[in-house]
Amino acid sequence: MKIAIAQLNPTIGDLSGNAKNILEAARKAAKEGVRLMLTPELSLCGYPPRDLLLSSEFVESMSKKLHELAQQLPTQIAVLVGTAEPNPYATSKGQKPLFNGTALLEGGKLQKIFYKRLLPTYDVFDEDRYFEPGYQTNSFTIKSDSQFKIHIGVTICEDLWNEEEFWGKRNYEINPLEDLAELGVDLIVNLSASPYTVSKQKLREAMLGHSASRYQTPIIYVNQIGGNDDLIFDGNSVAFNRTGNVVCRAKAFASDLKIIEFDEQTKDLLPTAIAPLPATEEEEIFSALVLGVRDYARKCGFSQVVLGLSGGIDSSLVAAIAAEAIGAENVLGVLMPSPYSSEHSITDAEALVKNLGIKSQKLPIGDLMKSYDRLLGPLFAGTEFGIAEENTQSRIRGNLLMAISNKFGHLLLSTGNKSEMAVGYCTLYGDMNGGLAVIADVPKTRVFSICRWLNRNREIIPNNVLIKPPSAELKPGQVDQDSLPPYEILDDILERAIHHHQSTAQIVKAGHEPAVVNKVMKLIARAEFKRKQAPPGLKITDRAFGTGWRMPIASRWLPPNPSN
Ligand SMILES: Nc1ncnc2c1ncn2[C@@H]1O[C@H](COP(=O)(O)OP(=O)(O)OC[C@H]2O[C@@H]([n+]3cccc(C(=O)O)c3)[C@H](O)[C@@H]2O)[C@@H](O)[C@H]1O
Ligand SMILES: Nc1ncnc2c1ncn2[C@@H]1O[C@H](COP(=O)(O)OP(=O)(O)OP(=O)(O)O)[C@@H](O)[C@H]1O
Ligand SMILES: NC(=O)CC[C@H](N)C(=O)O
Repeated sequence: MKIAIAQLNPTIGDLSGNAKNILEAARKAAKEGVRLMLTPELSLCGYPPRDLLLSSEFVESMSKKLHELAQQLPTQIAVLVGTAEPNPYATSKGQKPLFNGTALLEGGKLQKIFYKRLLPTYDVFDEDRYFEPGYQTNSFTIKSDSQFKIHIGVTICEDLWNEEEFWGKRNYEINPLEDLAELGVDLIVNLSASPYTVSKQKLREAMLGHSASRYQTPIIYVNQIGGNDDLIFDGNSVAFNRTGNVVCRAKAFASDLKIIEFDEQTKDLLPTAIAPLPATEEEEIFSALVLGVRDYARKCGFSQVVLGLSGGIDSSLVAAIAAEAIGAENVLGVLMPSPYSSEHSITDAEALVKNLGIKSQKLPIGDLMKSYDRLLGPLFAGTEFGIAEENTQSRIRGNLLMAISNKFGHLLLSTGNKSEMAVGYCTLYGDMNGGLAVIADVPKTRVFSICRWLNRNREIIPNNVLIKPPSAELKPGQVDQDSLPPYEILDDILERAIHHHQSTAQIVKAGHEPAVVNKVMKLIARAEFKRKQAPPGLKITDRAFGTGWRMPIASRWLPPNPSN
């Protein structure tokens, strides 16, 4: 029996567009003799629909669209479609209003609906807010063309993430996999919407391969692809035979339709095309960010972007990502030298523009700075030149970029990296201006390694950009390391504090200077007000400053000073 993996890229809330994509994939698959097609979690509305789920109109429209789709599908194919379904006991039993469901559509009708049992409510996930957990083991039987019956277990994303033997602990009381194994299903399918983080596919494959072999049951895992706000879904849908080996993998970071054969004799999946995984983490992150920018722009209706080009490494990388995402001809880089700008800030930016083939404009800001000084002079009389004057440059640039965005409808990309966002080394309403923060979850040391990877065959990021010391150039001779520890040290402290939740004492024990650790911890805490006002940033790590980061702003808590 042929089974299709439809690795789709839904747009949140575009019920008609998403249904059309499911229908097109089903028609293609049916022509290839496919009997069952699988789509990602909540494929009809896109994942995550967030508070759209609180709108009864939205949920009703989804249900209407589901029935419409059932009638349009080719009759010879059964399709599993992800949809939210009202919970009839929401009022009488005080339960959550919806189920996170998977509908089996066949023969023009909704035949059966299955409910997600394990609801992730951590990091970026908030499923307890909307959904009641399903309480039944989910399975159905399908007949192949040769009248052979196959018993299929249905799981939805998190349902497969509670394998105690793999994790060494149980995250939830129940394990839908164990229940399906007890039922003796022939095949387990998993409809997923699993956001990308660096190297997550290796973890998924280790976990799913372990489960397939442990239960001696083949597993087909179908993931969503595409960027939805801050989240990037990498696809990488994958199938395992009953010994736990990968027998099919769909593309990373692109839509795909894969067909895999379930052998009725051996009751196992037969090997088919296995798309390769990206060769390095740098390639993987670059591809993820390209998809994130492309889809954010497309899904929000932008065809062109603008950004400030300083000749520094952050804006250079963002320009390279944007050129790959939406085409060099759609990227406008603006050079805005001030009297403090170095000669190389202009020549390096010009070299980048040439290497990428993007458009550029030069808008020197010296006169505007003088106007600000003249106007503010009497008010600031008797004060020292300081942060206010430095930041004025950044804000003039931010203003000019937003004027261009307003005039031409370009999306402004902001260029701050994760190290800067962590410690607040960025200016509100200045370089933080923008609609999308492309590398806000990429630490500075990783910015360097991605740029080196980009240059593996030819120079894309001008070599001088890679070797000069990072500088905000807001006052003469300024370099980042005047204010911050070296980036290797800063990033290691940040990784320990943010990703591994290490205490200051643990970070010091790992070999860092107590005074440096203390300073970084303070800076992280104090910069919360800035991060709250930052544009959405594309998530690539397991702890980004986005929807999964929920820190108070007006807080007095600071980790204990390790020097005391
Ligand atoms: N808790 C709070 N809640 C809400 N707002 C709060 C606040 N605390 C301060 N503020 C506000 O924030 C202001 C301070 O923040 P902000 O104005 O951003 O300025 P600030 O953080 O003082 O300065 C920006 C820093 O970023 C550095 N930098 C690095 C790289 C690039 C760039 C660049 O711009 O290109 C800048 C620059 O060298 C400087 O050290 C205060 O004056 C106050 O208005
Ligand atoms: N002279 C300039 N012309 C245009 N844009 C600028 C200029 N200086 C700063 N910017 C904008 O402000 C952002 C922040 O500057 P910052 O110096 O932190 O970053 P960078 O120059 O890209 O990288 P690095 O920090 O490694 O020098 C830049 O990425 C750029 O978008
Ligand atoms: N949508 C989900 O249930 C996702 C949760 C899952 N653990 C993941 O990140 O892949």
